[in-house]
Amino acid sequence: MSKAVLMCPPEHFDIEYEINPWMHVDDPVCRELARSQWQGLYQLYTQTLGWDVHLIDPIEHLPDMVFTANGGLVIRDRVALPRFRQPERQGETEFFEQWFRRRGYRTLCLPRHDFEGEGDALLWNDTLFAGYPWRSDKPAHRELAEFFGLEVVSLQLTDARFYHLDTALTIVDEQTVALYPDAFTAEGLEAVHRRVPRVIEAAEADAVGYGLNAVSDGRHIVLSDRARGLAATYREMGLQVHPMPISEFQKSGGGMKCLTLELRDNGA
Ligand SMILES: NC(=[NH2+])NCCC[C@H](N)C(=O)O
Repeated sequence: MSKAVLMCPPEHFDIEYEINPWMHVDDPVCRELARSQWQGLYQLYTQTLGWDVHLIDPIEHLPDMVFTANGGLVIRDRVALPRFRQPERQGETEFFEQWFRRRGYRTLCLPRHDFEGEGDALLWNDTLFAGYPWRSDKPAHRELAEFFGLEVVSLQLTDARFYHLDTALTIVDEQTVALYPDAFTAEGLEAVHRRVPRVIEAAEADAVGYGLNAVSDGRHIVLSDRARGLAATYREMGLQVHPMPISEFQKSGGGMKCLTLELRDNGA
């Protein structure tokens, strides 16, 4: 299934501040390696998978703009813009807004509560799983439910290492979700199990290797090359697995899903 996604070249990507437990200003990224890892992903999407990749211009002094999954949540012709919790990222919103408007999106909303885009809101069929409280506020979920007219299931994240929902949960296909159970409350797990026929539970090593920060089109799944257990499970399911190196972005608390925003219907 072809996908349309938005990416941002890592020209200004760096660790300039610390806003999650993975980031350490004294553990800098190798710019060259980051560029080649990003390029590898871009090439895989465009050449191997035939996905339609749109690009937004990177902006100086916004090093985390490369993580486009936080740039909004796009469902059909509607866009919920991000209200970033940390001042360091708040400057990104206007550039994402500009990009969406230029692409012809007309129905945009900026939630009144903190909300960090698809990083904290993953669509599974007609259900939106939404994470809180590290970077998005639970009351934002009600705003999303109204704006998109969808059922929103709030999932509380309990482990600071998995501070965005997309670090702990993958939408694999229409029947399947993968997650790291220890990052959720019992109530949250129950809410997922009640709805999703097949729930894959990832081991800690795979979760810490950023294996759940993966992008799937239902036939192909792109994930961190450190997530061997999940890769084996997906192969057994008959999926085409594409393990990719992502070390430099993980130093910032991000993986391939964070670098990839779903546009779904390819423009308004
Ligand atoms: N969708 C994601 N999980 N994005 C990762 C964002 C990483 C970025 N350094 C931050 O802390 O904001």
